Amino acid sequence: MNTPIAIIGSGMAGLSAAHALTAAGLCVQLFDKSRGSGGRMASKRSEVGDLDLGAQYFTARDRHFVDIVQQWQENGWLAEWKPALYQSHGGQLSLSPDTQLRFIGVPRMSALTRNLLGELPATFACRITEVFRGEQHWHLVDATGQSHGPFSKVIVAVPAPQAAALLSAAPKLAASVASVAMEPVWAVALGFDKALDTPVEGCFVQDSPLDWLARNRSKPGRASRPDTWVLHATSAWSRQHIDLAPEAVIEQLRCAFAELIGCAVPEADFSLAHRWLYARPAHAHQWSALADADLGLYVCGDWCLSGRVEGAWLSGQEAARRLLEHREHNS
Ligand SMILES: Cc1cc2nc3c(=O)[nH]c(=O)nc-3n(C[C@H](O)[C@H](O)[C@H](O)COP(=O)(O)OP(=O)(O)OC[C@H]3O[C@@H](n4cnc5c(N)ncnc54)[C@H](O)[C@@H]3O)c2cc1C
Ligand SMILES: NC(=O)C1=CN([C@@H]2O[C@H](COP(=O)(O)OP(=O)(O)OC[C@H]3O[C@@H](n4cnc5c(N)ncnc54)[C@H](OP(=O)(O)O)[C@@H]3O)[C@@H](O)[C@H]2O)CC=C1
Repeated sequence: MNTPIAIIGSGMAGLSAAHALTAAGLCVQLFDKSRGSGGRMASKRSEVGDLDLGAQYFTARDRHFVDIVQQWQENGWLAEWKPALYQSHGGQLSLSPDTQLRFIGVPRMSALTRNLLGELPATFACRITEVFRGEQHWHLVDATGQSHGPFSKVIVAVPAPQAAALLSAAPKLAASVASVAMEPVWAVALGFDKALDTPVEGCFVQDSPLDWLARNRSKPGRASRPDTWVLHATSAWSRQHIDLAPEAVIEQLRCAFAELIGCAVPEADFSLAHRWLYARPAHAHQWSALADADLGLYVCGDWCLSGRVEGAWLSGQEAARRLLEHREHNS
């Protein structure tokens, strides 16, 4: 049997690499520190239903990604989201329809990554803290001190600041990855028993602590009651308020929401806040994926490209492609 390939991170990039490698007949073993797959495409189960706190939707521009998105849609894992889209500039709210196709996982964003995970071998609640190479093979050590292996190669598919810490076996690679800054985002969910009196279902926001807001019930498959909303703060605001207590974040973003939405906003009947420390890369890169192929160490993630779901998928594909190419040349 093949010695398996370890993939650290079961977000879109890690799952994309896993699919490409298993399609080529190789064995993989995924590891994730969370209790499930999906990473920043996670959805939170709550008393008011599932809430997509990270990625809100995604677009497909690359033709390979367009093809796979079509397959996912045919599998019933995705739906198109067609919100009544608005924009807010300087406090002025205006309708802002466009022709862009936007996709979401159904019945929640994380359903897509759960479907992609399928039966792939995965170890959850397992934070990898060390990646080292023995004489022939790779081994991983987790936060409890347990070791995992042997593995023929390792793919690190986690946000850049977390990846850098796992790359001490390849100092040049570690230095490139450590140069990538990622920005935080505070996300807040609000629920109202009595629906808000507004036609807004999604809004791109400028000149506010907020960057984006979405109304859950406008998304296919989501509960229609209570009326729940997800608000994202800008990265600048989130950085400035990184250590603010969640209750204070909720209140400040609720006020910003009330100022721009153009209808009465009562106290929320439900609220929660989630802090994404590594939400998006500060700058776009055109790296696709990084590697020390002779060592057998590969790195991928959205931050290698556009900082979007599509970029994460493309980056995972590229890490797998480079691994397979190197393997072929050396066989
Ligand atoms: C608030 C927010 C809004 C967004 N909105 C959009 C949007 O509307 N559209 C869009 O296209 N994109 C959006 N994005 C970006 C999108 O979510 C990401 O581009 C994409 O999900 C990244 O996938 P990834 O696999 O590269 O990383 P991740 O999803 O971060 O996956 C990395 C995985 O690695 C795990 N991990 C990390 N360290 C370790 C370790 N040491 N050991 C084991 N496991 C580890 C994590 O638990 C995680 O599951 C948004 C992101 C955020 C945070
Ligand atoms: N918060 C994060 O951490 C985070 C957010 N990300 C956001 O993800 C989406 C995805 O980008 P993508 O390019 O796939 O989608 P869009 O084409 O829908 O949006 C791109 C930006 O273009 C502006 N835009 C698009 N449509 C409209 C519209 N109808 N009216 C007004 N403006 C529109 C908008 O930019 P501004 O907010 O105006 O600057 C869109 O953002 C995207 O929203 C990212 O911000 C990705 C990663 C992390």
